[in-house]
Formats: sequence, C-alpha cells, structure tokens
Amino acid sequence: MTTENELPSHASPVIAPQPRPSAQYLSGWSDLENTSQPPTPGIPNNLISPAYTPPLTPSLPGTPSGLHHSKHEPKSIPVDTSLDDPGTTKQPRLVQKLPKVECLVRARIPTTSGAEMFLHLYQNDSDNKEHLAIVFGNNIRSRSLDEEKPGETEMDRMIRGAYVGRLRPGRTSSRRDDEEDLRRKVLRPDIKTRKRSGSALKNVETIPEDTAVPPSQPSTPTHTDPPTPTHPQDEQNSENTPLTSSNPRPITPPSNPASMPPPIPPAHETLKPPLVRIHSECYTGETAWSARCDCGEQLDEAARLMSTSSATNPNPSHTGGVIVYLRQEGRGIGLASKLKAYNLQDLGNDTVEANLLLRHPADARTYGLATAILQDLGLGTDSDESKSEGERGIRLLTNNPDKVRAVEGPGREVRVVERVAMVPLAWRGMKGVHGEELTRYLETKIGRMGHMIHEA
Ligand SMILES: Nc1nc2c(ncn2[C@@H]2O[C@H](COP(=O)(O)OP(=O)(O)OP(=O)(O)O)[C@@H](O)[C@H]2O)c(=O)[nH]1
Repeated sequence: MTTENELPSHASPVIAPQPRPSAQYLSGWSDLENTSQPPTPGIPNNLISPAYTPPLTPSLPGTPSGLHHSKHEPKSIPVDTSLDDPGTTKQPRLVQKLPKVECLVRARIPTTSGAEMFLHLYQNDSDNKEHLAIVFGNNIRSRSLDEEKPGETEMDRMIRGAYVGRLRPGRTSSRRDDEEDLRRKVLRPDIKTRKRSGSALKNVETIPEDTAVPPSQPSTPTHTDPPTPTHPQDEQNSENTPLTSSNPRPITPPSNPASMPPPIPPAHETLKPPLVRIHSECYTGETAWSARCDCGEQLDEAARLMSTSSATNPNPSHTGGVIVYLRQEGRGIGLASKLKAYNLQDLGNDTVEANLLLRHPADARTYGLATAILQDLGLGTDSDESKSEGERGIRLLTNNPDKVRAVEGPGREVRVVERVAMVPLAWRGMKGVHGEELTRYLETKIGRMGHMIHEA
C-alpha cells in the first residue's frame, strides 16, 4: 500500500471526495447500506482502501443459490432515475449538450457463434475517434446512415451499408430487396409490402412490422429463424443476373416442415424494450486476455444475450439489441495511463487509488456519445409512436449506477426503464474469468465505486 509520503511527485494534491451512491442502488447490500460510514474520502486518505469483501465470493461456498447459472436472460430491475433525489444521490458527470453523431458505414458481420450482427461506425463532432454500435436484430436502423446523401448512387448507398435486406451479387437497388420480399411472401403469403412511415428510409418497400417479419435487414440465423430457402437455380442466377422485380427468381419453400419458421406470435405478447450495453474499450481485457478485469467476458456475454434473446422471445422482430462500443480506454484515461495504473496496482493500490495517483479522476468517462448514438438508432425515446408503451425505453446491461443516469443524457433524451445486472460468470458457477487481481478489481468496484453486481 502506498502511503502519502510515497506519492509520486505528479500525484494530484486535491481530489474531490466521492459521494456514496443512492440507497436505491445499494439495496440488498447490508455493508453498503450502513450510512454511518463516511463517504469515500479524497486523497490522501482514500489511499486506504476500505477492507471490504463482497458478500458473493466468486465460486466459493456461500454463493447464493439465486445466482447460480441460468442460461436465460438475467433478471431486469426496474429503474426510474427521475425519482432520484439530487440532494442525496451521487450525480454522474453529464455532458451539457449532446454531440452530433453520424453513422458513416455499416456492414453485416457473420460471427463465429453463428449469429449475425451489423457493425455501425460513427463519427462525431466532439472527438476524432471511431465509436461503434454493434446491432443485433432486424429492426434497429441508423437515421443518419439511411439519410439520402446528395448525388449518391444506389451503388454508393449499398457500399456504405444503407440498404435494406441482404446484399448479394447482382443486386442493383439499395431500397428494395426483391429476393428477400419474395422469400417472405412465400413463407407468409398474407404479407403485403408497404412503405414504412416515420423512417429516415425514404422510398423503401418493407414489410409491415405487425407481421413480425423483419422489415429491413437480413434475418439473424438463430434456431427460430431458418436459413433463407435456396433453390439450385437461385445459385446459378445469383452470379450474373441482376435481380429486378420483372426478373424474380423462383423461390420454393423448404420441403421439410421441420425447417419452416415457427408460428409467429402476436406482437403484443412479446414486446420488451431493447437490450443495450454501453461498453468502454478495454484492449487488455478484450484482446490481450487480461484477467485483471471482466471486460472481455462482459462484451461476450452482452453479445450472447442479444443474439440469443430469441430463445425467450420467439418473435424475430423484437429480438436483439445494441452494444455501443465507446473508445474510452481505461475508463477514459487511455491505454498508456491504464498500464501505469496496473503497475501502481501491483505496488499495492486499488484501481481507484491508481487513477488518482496518476492525476486522473477515478472515472474520466462521459456518455453523451452513447446517448446520441442511441438516439440515432431510434432507441430509448419516449416519443417514438411506432412503438407501443411496453417497447419504449431501453433495458441497460450494467452494474454501474452512474451509467444509468448518464446514458439518459442531459435532457433525458433516452429513457432507461430497466437495469440488467452483469454478474461475472464465475460467480454464477460457470467457467469464466477469475483470479486474485479480478477479485480485487470487483471488490473495488463494489466497495468504492458503488457498482451493484447482483441480480434482483
Ligand atoms: N483505469 C483503469 N481502467 C480500467 C481498469 N480495468 C479496466 N478498466 C477500464 O474500465 C472500463 C470498464 O469499466 P468498468 O469500471 O469495468 O465497468 P463499467 O463500464 O463502469 O460498468 P459495467 O457497465 O457494469 O461494466 C474499460 O474502459 C476498461 O479499459 C483499471 O485497472 N484501471
């Protein structure tokens, strides 16, 4: 443990104390509910980490049975930040004004798990980094991507990803995917195409949403969504013949009834707000196999939940979600400082202390870009009349109480209606990242940063 006298010469002399998170977020944690404890003090006193052991020691006897692994979606906890008392609740750092964001390009990414996602690359007017949105599911579209650009050709639109349906050799229109429409008509002859109202996509022919057939993007190949039926003739044609409505390719439904799609339930049975994860870049945890944190595991788990949510929600038009991937490496301090912080951690400091010793705040992140990207994707807004009340807002995958309010934006542009905890896999009796550094990291998040790493 570093003492005050041993502080590096560049250590910040004054850091504001961190207030405790609101009682609402601490329910269930008796140690943390003890309000007689002082708030986390500032430097240098806060170099002394509170002796705190999370009640749920990973993979050890005593782990509550409720946390044992379940393959289905974890429980959501309703939240309403408008009820937070600003006098007693720690207020997250909110941007004053949302940045402007624009989706420059989108592409389909088949993944090693078999699920498909659409990677959206954003530029913005507040930094020069390429932030990302990883979109799972069929109904989520970027307004800025779909907007018409002056002078662009259909090929330009397809190349930047502003197309409906699926790209294939010979396709000439970004706005109409005849083969996909035909496939759906064959599978659901009652479907009629129409233009979608209220969308940034103009002149696009899509399928009515209430038929529960994805209007604008290819189906995610899950067990509820069989692969596009093919015909030997299709494959021959697709090489050379541009597909037009006057030259439709014959499509036959699969002869095996087992490969037919399951019956589609009425939309009202399955409505739920989309799952959203705001993920901050972590090169070490996502790429360099670090077991100092669970960032890589959280990213994988978020993707798994979004790509397999059809297991609990058989209606393909309501599955999926978005991972907004923000380039805020090291809680916003950058990779170089994070690596220095690791060395300070090896010298006995926790993650908060290490940041402070490097003259950085414990958490230097903001979430305005995430709010703006969610808005661009049409998520979380109260005013979206194309959605029923049950679908509005978002379900946020996080343990971080600050994020819930921060992601909503300065003017509550986005509404978080539920929080879904991300409990480490090892705590749920599954194979997951673990180790003494990770235990310390999680202890610090719970004990000093107010994270709520438990399900309801
Ligand atoms: N400075 C610093 N950053 C770290 C460290 N370990 C992970 N990070 C960064 O922390 C960020 C992830 O934030 P976390 O605090 O783990 O979690 P969170 O995003 O606040 O909360 P969740 O939504 O519950 O995951 C990523 O940007 C990581 O690069 C560390 O030891 N020091």
